[in-house]
Amino acid sequence: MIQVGDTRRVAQADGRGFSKLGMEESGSESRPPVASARMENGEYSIYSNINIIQAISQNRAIASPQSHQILFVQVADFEQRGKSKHKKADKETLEVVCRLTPYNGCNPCLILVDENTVECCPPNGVLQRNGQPYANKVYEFGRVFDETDTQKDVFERCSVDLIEHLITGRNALLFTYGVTGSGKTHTMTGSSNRNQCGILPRTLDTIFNSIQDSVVDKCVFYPTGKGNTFNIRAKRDAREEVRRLRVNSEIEADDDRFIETKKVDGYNDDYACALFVSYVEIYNNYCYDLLDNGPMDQSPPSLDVHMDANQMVYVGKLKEVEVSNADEALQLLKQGDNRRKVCDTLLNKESSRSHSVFTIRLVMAPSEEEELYPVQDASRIIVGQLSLVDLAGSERAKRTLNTGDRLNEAAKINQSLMTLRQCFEKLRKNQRRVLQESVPYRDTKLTYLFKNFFEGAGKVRMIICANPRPDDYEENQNVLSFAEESQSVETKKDVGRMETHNQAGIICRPPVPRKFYAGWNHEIDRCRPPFNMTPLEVFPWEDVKRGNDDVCMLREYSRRKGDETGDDNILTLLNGLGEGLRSRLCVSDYEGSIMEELKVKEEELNERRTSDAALIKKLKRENASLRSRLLVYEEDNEDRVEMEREMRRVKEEEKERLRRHRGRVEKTLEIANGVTPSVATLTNKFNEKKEMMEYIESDRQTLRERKDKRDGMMVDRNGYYDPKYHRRSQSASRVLDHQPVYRIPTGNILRPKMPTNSKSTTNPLMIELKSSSAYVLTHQEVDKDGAVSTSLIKGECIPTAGGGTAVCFSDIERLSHQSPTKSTTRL
Ligand SMILES: Nc1ncnc2c1ncn2[C@@H]1O[C@H](COP(=O)(O)OP(=O)(O)OP(=O)(O)O)[C@@H](O)[C@H]1O
Repeated sequence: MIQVGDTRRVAQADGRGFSKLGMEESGSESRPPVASARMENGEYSIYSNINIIQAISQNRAIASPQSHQILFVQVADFEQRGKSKHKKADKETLEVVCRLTPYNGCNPCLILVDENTVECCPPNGVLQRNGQPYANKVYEFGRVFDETDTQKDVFERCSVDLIEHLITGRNALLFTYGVTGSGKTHTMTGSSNRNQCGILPRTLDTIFNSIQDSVVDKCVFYPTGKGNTFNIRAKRDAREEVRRLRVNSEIEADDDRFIETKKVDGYNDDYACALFVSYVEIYNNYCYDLLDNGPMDQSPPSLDVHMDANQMVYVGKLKEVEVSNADEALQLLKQGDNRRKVCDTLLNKESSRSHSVFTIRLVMAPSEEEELYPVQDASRIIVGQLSLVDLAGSERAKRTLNTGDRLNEAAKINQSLMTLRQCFEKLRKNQRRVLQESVPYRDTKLTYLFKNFFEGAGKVRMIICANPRPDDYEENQNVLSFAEESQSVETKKDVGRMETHNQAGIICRPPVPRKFYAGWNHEIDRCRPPFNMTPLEVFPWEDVKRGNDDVCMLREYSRRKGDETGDDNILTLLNGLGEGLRSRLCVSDYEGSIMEELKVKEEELNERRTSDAALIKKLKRENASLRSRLLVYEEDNEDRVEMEREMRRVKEEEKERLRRHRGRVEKTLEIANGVTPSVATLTNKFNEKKEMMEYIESDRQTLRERKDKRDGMMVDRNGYYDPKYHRRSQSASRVLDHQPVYRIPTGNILRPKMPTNSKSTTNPLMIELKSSSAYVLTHQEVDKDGAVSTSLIKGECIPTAGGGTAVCFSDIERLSHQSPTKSTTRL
């Protein structure tokens, strides 16, 4: 039978230049496998496995025949390597995704074109070594993320399918690559909150969500310490080991951390499993165990990298810690991170100075039927491995201005990254050529550790992190070119070694959860028929319903029937029927238990619904009362607003009153403080006023007399005047001064003096005549010498019987100009 290790050896051989593989069993399984190769002439020779690998690496034929397990390698297909469709189907290429760091500055040197393409644009003034400007370049990847993509998006795209690989017993490698400060650690680890939580913590949660019910107690599986192999302890040994090591699975979980709830399908729950983690740091090309418990201030011993008998690389003496939940694994991750070498550089406050490799190994073996425990057969153990690698960033000394240790670290980082690039380059060349060149994996510890994934089977994915700031342009361009070329590196497709339900063989149980089946099975086997069997002919078929007793009854019935007839076939047939019924009963009981659970849940829900309804009613009442109180408050508020408005108005009025009062006071004070006018001035003013009053009074007197006279005339002349229509106000003794539209300026010294209440107009209206007692018309004439004479034609306004007003001219005053040289003429 082909074992896992043998398959790897075959794959190794295949990777060195052979194509069609076959394996025969010819002896005990413990004997070393031996290979045979058919040469180009079609003959087969038999070689030991070691010899064949030597021969392959030296590209020559060898002869060292032996005879146990035989591996056929057809050399005739050698020339066809890389051309055959069948072979290509076995391969898959390295996948590259790119993530751009958020950048808010101007002139980003990387621009997202679409979700697969990024454009690299040279910043102004950056020239190539030959003085020519750089051209814009477009790069295509499996996916390009920018600042709008969250940590969750990156996790789902980059890690979920690798978890599927892991839980189905396959290998996968995920690593971040990029310039320093471009977000590699952020992408891989991040921090514990929801938005920042990176790939690694989310991956651990998702793995445990997916295998939760199949994880066995600690110390059941254990690493043998010989290469990459695991073994299984007997139950009692496992319990003793737990006691001896005082395994404590009670750990202090970080309550604030974000927990990923995603679950991946694909795990075969007929398998029992255990999860082991290890954490390695490669610093200055030395390997250190980050889970070492030694004192923090002392550097742990450096570890060697070896290759086991299956040609698989492993780190010697590395601690692999078994974890039962994600919290335990994360605590180890945190412990390791505290030991990891990180430094403050010009380009990153927390720059990783080493490459870190966090490896998760899921060890699985088919479980016993009754209990979740792996069957004691180490050959059926399957190991899936997922390595999550955070590479240190490449950096240019002229940008970081590092010196001393930092400069040395940077040189080692750059050197290991350069070796990685050279390995990729060689792998790509080998894919195209018949003549294979050796790949320099062994040049650095990092590439040596990666060897398994490129030479063996496993999915490899690289996340390129790049910061779009213009200063990173040249380094980014370098990284992106390398990444784009790497996409053609081929790795062997890992098809997995996990058996399906039927293949697992030992498990043939109804499709119910393992825990339920184990309990149910145990219970039913303990049942004994609680009755005496009735004669076969009166077997109570119609009473057979469902339940454990019926199964026993059927079994007993079939046994007796078999005994009676001596027909073993009937017994076998009926036993089969009994098993079928048993299986159906199990399903039915399982469904019954689910129904019971659902009923309980339904009752709980009903209770909750009733209490919720009461709560809703209460809340509605409270709501109504709150509404009415709100209305009252609103009304009160309106009144208050109105009152406030009124108060403001009163205040304004008071202010205005005060302002006027203050004005008066100020005026009074001004007068009080001012110079007192002399008695003579006051006397003059008084006389002036008195004269004016006398004049007005005499004027009024004349008018009154004239009016009386007129009234008399009007009374005499019947129908001429009717006082009923001619009521005039007491103040209507004014003079209407009718001026010409264009008055010739005369420059008069003497001016006609009009009473103060006269009204001047150029176009007298009826209403104005009616309200006036006297009328003065100003008329101007110019003689041939240019002298202006102004006539003031005076008249009285007399109301007519029809309601109009007549003007009765009574006097003319003339103001004339005369040249002194002209003889006097009488006017
Ligand atoms: N996508 C992102 N979103 C938010 N912040 C980011 C993102 N990428 C990087 N950062 C921030 O940029 C800074 C540098 O990132 P980080 O330390 O992950 O870089 P690095 O590539 O690991 O650097 P080095 O190679 O020097 O270790 C950190 O403060 C990190 O939080």
